[in-house]
Formats: sequence, structure tokens, C-alpha cells
Amino acid sequence: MCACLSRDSSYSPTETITLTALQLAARKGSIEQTRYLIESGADLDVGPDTALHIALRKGHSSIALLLLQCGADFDTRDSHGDYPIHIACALGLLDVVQTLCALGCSVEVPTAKGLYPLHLATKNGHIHIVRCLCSAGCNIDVKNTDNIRADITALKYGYNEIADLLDRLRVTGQRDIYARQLVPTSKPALRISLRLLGHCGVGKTALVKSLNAGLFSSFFRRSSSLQSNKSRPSSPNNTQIEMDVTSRQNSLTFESTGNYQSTSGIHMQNIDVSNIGEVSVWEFSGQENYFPSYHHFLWPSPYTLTAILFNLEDSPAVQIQQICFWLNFVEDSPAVQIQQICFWLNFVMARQPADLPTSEYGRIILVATHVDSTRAAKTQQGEWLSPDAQKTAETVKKILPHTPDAQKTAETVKKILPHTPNLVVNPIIMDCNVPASFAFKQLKSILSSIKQDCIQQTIGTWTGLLEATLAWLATLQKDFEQLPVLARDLFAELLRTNINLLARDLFAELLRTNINLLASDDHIHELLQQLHSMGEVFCVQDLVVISVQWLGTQLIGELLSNQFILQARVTGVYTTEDFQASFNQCDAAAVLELLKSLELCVECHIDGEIEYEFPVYNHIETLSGLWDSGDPRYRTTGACYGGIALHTPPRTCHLFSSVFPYIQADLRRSTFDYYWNGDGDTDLYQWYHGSKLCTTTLETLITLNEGNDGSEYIEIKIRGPRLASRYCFYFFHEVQNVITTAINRICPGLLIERHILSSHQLRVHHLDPYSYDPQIVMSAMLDAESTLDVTLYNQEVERQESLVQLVLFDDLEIANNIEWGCALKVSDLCAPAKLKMCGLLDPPEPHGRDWCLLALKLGLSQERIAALDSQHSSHTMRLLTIADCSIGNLITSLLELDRGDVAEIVSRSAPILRLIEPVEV
Ligand SMILES: Nc1nc2c(ncn2[C@@H]2O[C@H](COP(=O)(O)OP(=O)(O)OP(=O)(O)O)[C@@H](O)[C@H]2O)c(=O)[nH]1
Repeated sequence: MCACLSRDSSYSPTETITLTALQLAARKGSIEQTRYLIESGADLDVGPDTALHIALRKGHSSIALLLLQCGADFDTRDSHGDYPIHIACALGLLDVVQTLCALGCSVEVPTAKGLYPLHLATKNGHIHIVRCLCSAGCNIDVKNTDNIRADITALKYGYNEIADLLDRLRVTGQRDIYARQLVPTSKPALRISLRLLGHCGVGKTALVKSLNAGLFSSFFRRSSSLQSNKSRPSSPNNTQIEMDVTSRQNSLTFESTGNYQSTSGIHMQNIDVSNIGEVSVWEFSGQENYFPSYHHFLWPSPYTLTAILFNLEDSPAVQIQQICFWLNFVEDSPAVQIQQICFWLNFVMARQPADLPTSEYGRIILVATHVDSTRAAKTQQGEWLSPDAQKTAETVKKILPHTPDAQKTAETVKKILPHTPNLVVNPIIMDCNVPASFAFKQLKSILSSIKQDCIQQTIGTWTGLLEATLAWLATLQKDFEQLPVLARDLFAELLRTNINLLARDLFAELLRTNINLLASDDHIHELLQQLHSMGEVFCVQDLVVISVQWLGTQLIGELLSNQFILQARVTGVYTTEDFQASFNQCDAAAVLELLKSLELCVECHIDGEIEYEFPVYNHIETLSGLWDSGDPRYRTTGACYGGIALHTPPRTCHLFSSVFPYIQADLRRSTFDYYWNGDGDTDLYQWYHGSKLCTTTLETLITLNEGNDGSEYIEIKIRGPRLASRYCFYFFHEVQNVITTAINRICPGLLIERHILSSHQLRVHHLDPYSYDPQIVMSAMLDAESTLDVTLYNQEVERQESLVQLVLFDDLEIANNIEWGCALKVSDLCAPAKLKMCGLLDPPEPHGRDWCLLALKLGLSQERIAALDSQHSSHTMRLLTIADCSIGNLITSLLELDRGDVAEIVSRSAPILRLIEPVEV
């Protein structure tokens, strides 16, 4: 296939030549056609203007890369006398230049006009190409035919930065050292992390101290343990770390009255553990006020061991029957311990995205502490035997059936249950103050096995650049002792030259000046990721915090401390000056920038003034009259009322309170959006655990509540005047979107249930409106011929309410723009729901009612089922990915299989409805 073309002016305007189909595809920039032609055996190198030259001249990097990948010749001149490297350098195509250099292309060849690749990159101001060429070993002193060096060319065209770079390379004579630093070595860049979570006083600090203790000091630690027995903070006499079952049946009290120094914020330290090497240990305070910041530090990582500590001294709560009923476990279980472990497991799992490959999660262990204060016995090897601890762990496993017994090693777990954090169910039983004990050996052996498992993955990731940066960071941290954040304001000088200069850029600038002039943006990006996962720096949005210790202890530890919160402005609103007065340890403007990036505050521009709103500090009491039943706008017949309550799954508690401030921050941010203001003014009023959002006609109330059974839920209700049903529906939908997006950002692994509130009771301003369980709603939808006919029975007021009244504000027309939950596809289920299903359907079931039978039920052919069988990933997850059936169909099939347990998860987590297309309100 050929075509006659008149070449464009960049070639030769008068000449008419024939291009091959491949050259045409390359010229057009069609990657599909190029791939097809290459696969069909097209000659890649028809010239003189080969497809590669043509693609490059047109700036089609991806086509050029494909051609190079497929073996196109890069050592040939085109009709202008240019090699591909010349075109790529002149146009600044970094990917292509990098690939050409990696393929061994010469960087020392001149164009027909005598310009070298370095001159071409310089002339066009491409500093990243200049760095790349220099790392590839080009001669920086090379002169063009006019006898001019590239740095002079740079000055001539006003690219002083490039001239400076070339000059410094020449003066320092370190070009080769820099280039070598960028090449990965065979060494692994692996530092494993140990995260310690648990209530106050369970022994996290004591464990870290013991882990850090040398052989000699271990003797003193043992004696300190004996002393500490006298003032145990968690002993039944002087602790409050147990459930107050009288007032909040399943709430947890985190604080302890023990007379020891409780950790402030997140205490991170790098510890050299014998036989393992450096371990970064993260100790998370058990004080509840710090929890809202923890998601920033609980990112999933294969190199991590998360230890959940619990105190064996904590006794079963007083009204154990009630708790047993609620938790549904055997009566004599140590309820408080289980409650605490479940809280932390749910807390951690909620913060891990549910759709990662298993290899991305670290392992989780349970550590039972204070065994020395119980009547447990020791084996000859020094291992503590504590039936209580064992029983607790087993009960936890019963309660969390989707968490696998990872004792069968991570490998087996990977096969059985992917995407699930690996919980080692057998607890380590220890006295935290005795370092040279069997328990610490167990702990170290788990750390060591994680290291062994991970070493392979990190081999070849260590670079000289990383090594040099680690040494340099220590100096940098000293220079920035007062405020270890590389923020814009600290570099006023740089700021003047480039107003868009961000902190990451500043880090790059400093790194290049101090460590390696040739480090590319990609090198620096990768380096920052390595440093972040090693706990050496903390990257958040555009900022780089160069001392994680300062961030965790001095900043978060101070700003979220009880003391600071108690003294904070009750509205949570500060100007920069106000904030400086409250927190004078460092420059307020820079700290506020960081807190904004951590999303702890929102910047608000009010009448030309800048204020910062911190929902975490907001302690305004709820005002009466916020939802006035007498407001005439909402009293008329036909006024619109609707509501929904967001719950976490049964047997989880206390997971919303650390997320609620972020919801409030997002609500504030959303008021800056044009959309919300489309209909006039949007007003947002926020108080402790509550927000009210008003437009000219509608009102929405969002509150964090506690149910009679002690569980937390977020209630969202809306009201609007007569004839505002459509506006109400879409606005309500948007508000829900803002809220669920905030929850998903902080807790991507958290399953959210939507319980519909009785619109009848909302209309009469009932304080605690009846909520319809999602399972009942789903089953009514499945039973009905048409969803529009679905009615639900409100037991409290003994009357029926139709689904149309409840969620469509009684407006049938809206139904044309939505799809009901039961008709949505299985792929529309959220990731945490799918993950839970995997936990229940992947393991073989005694009666064979597992993923395989389900696949048969869903009508998959034998071949497709056989294709689902894989050693490496979850069968169920694969099935859910390819199943082309509706959610309703899935539930029915599960029920027919007698897998009510799995059907329940689907019914409770499925969306109620989805908009077919966004409609302008
Ligand atoms: N007897 C005994 N005492 C312990 C044990 N673990 C911790 N302790 C003591 O309990 C007290 C509190 O322990 P910490 O390690 O500071 O508690 P924590 O978990 O760090 O608590 P927060 O920092 O408040 O979150 C200290 O006096 C410890 O010495 C243990 O296993 N046995």
C-alpha cells in the first residue's frame, strides 16, 4: 500500500515523493496502524526519511518508541542529514533520547550542518535533554563547525541555567561520578517498617525500647518491668481502657489514667535490629485525638509488619452479655481485648485500598502484652502460654472471617486470598519490658522473614544517588531544624525567579546543587518515593517534609494534642497571624501550607482576607433551631424531605469519627465550586460533628450520630419547598457524592452501607427517623415486578412508604434518569465488598458452594470457568471481573446456592441507584 504525497514544507516543498504505509502511519501519528503494519511485516527502515525520522519530526514520541522497540535502525541519516538523536534532542523528546542512549546510540555525531546533539538541545533550551546526554557520556567541550561550545550556544540563546550546568560540570570534573550515581546497583534498597498500633498503655513504647535495647541494657529493662508492675496504667483498678457498656455500649475509651508518658502523635525512629538491620519503627499513639492523621502513615506496603497490641490484663466488661450479643461471640471471651483488636484491624484495613494485589500488603500480627501480670505459664523455651490470648485471637478470627490465617505463610495466603492483609492469627505473647525473651525472638523472626520475602523485589533499586542523598539529608535536616519543610517561602530568592516553583522543585534544585547535577526529574521522583517509603522524608502533595520525626511528634504531636485542641479556637478558624500566636514554634505561613496539604485545614478567602478552617478544632455546640420544624418554606403540603444514614458494616464501630473532619473540610471546599453556587448563595455552617449546607431554597443537615446500640453513623437529610423535587434529588446526590468521596479518600477499604430514612418521619421532624435496612430494601427491589412499585414497611409508625417517595422525592419523572441498584452490573460493586466476597468464596467450602458453583450458576461455560482457575490471584475476584450479570442476579444466584452470608454483603453494600447521566440542575 503506497500513496503519493507532497511533502510538507519542513521537508522539501517542491518535491513529490512516495511514502510507504508505515511512513504514512508514522506521519499521521496512528499507533494502532503503526503496530498493525509492523506486525504485518512492513519494512521499518525504508528511507532516506525512515518512519522513525518522520514520527520524530512530527513529535510522535510513542510511535518513535514503538519503532525503536521493534528494532528500527537509529543509525541512519535522513534527507536533511540528521540522525534520529538530532531530531529528538532538538524537539526535547526526553523518552526517545533516553531510549536511544540506552540502546547505545552515539551522542557524538554532528548533523550535516555540524551541530552536535548537545548543541541542538542547548539551542532549544531543553535542560532535561542536556542532563540526559551528559549522563550518557557526551563530550561537553565538543565544538560545532563554527568552533562554538554548547555552553556558549546556551548563553547566546539566553538559557543561562544550561550554561551554568555545563560550566559546573566542567569545573567540578565530577560528570562521571554523577553519571555512575544514577545507575542502579545490584544492592536492594530495602528498609522494612514495623508499625505499632493499640490503645493507650498497651506497651507500644515499651516494646520499641526493648527492641532498641542492646544485650547489656536488656538487664535494666527487665528490672524496670518489675517496677512498672506497681503502676500499671491498664490494670483494672486504674484504667479506663475498657468499654463503658452503660452509656455507649460499643464505644471504646482510648485514654488511660496511667502515670506514664503517653506518646504524642506518631513517633518514628530508625532502629538497628540485630540480625535484621535497619527497621523504621512507627509508634502510633493510642490517644484518639491523633487518629485523624494516621491514614497519612498507613499506606500499604509489602515491607511492613503491622503489630496490633492488646493488654492481657484488660478484663471483660461489666455487662458482658450485652457485648456478647452485639459481637456475637462466645460468652467467656475477653471482650475488651477483642473489641480493641477488631477496632484496630478494621481501622488499618479501612485505610488500605481494597483492590491492590496481595503482594502490596504487609503482614499483621497480634501482640498480647503484660503477660507477666497474668497467671500465664512459661514453657521450657521461655514461651508464654496464655489460653486467654489464644482464645482472643481465635475469636477475632471468627469475627473477621475474611481475614485469612496467614500462618500458612504468605505464599499460601496469596493463593487462597489475594487482596487481603495477611493476618497472622497466633499472637505473640510477651512482657514488653523483657527484650531477651522468646517473644522478641518470635517478633524478630517475623521481621526477618518479611525481609527475606521482599529482598528479591528490591534488588537493583539501590543507587549511588540514594546513598549520597541519605548522607546529605542529615545535613539538610540540621539546616532546617526550625522548620523541616521545603516550602516556597523559605526560598524567596528562588521564588522571585519562578513564581510556580513548588517545594518538590525546590528539593530537586537543592539535590542537584548539592548531590547530583545530572539527576533528572524522573530520578528525583523515584528517589523521593524511596525516601518516603524508608521513612526518611514525607511527601505530601507538592511538599517534601525532610524530617518525619518532626512531622509526627513535634507538629502532629503538638497540634492534635488534647491540650492544644482544648485551647484552640472553638470555631476552628484562624488567620495566619492568629495561628502564629497559638503555635509560635515556626513560621505559620509555611506550617499552614503543610497542614493544608495534609487536608487538616481549608484555605478560605473571605472578603479579601485569608482564613484557615480546621474542622478538627471545631467544638461549637449544636445550636437549637438548626432544623426548625416551623420554617414556613418546608411546612406546605408537597414540601420535599429525604434522608440517608451511612453506616459501617455490622460489628465495626468508631470508624467515622476520624473521617468526619475531612468530610467537613470537603464540604467547605465544595462551597467554593461553581456548581454549588449555580443557584445563588451556598451557605455552610459547621459545628462539632455537624454541618448545615443551605442554598437559597434547600437545606441539608449532615451529622455524625451514635445509635442506641452505640454504633456511629452519618446522617444526611435534605428538605426543600414544594415543587423542588428534582432540585432536591440532584443536590442531595451531589452532597452524598462529596461525603462518600471524602470517606473513600481517607478509608478506601471501608465498606459503607446506605440506610434510607423514613421521609414521612423526616417531614414531621421526628428526632430519630426510622431507617430501612439495605438488605430489606434490596430484597424488596428483587421481589417487586417494577422497582417503582416497591413499598417498604415502617415498623415505628406502622405504615408503608414507597421507594419513589423515599428516594425520588415522589417524582416519577426522575426515574427516567436513574438506574436502580439491583439492575447495575456486578462491576459496579465497590472494591471492599468484592474483597469481602473473595474472603468467603475463595476457600473451598465443605459442600462445594464456592466461587466455582457460583460461576456455573451465573451461566459461565466450562472453558471460561477453567480459565478462572489460577494459582496467582483470587478466583472470585476474576469471576467478579468478567461476570456480565446484574447485582440482582448475583444476589439471587447466591441465595439459591444457600450462600446467604455472601448475598448479605452484596445487598448491604450495593448502591441504591445511579444517575444515568449528569443533568444540569
Ligand atoms: N508489666 C508489664 N508492664 C508493661 C508491659 N508493657 C508495657 N508496660 C508498662 O505499661 C506502661 C505503659 O506502656 P507504654 O509502652 O508506654 O504504653 P503505650 O502503648 O506506648 O501507650 P501510649 O503511648 O499512650 O499510646 C509503662 O509503664 C510500661 O512499662 C508488659 O508487658 N508488662
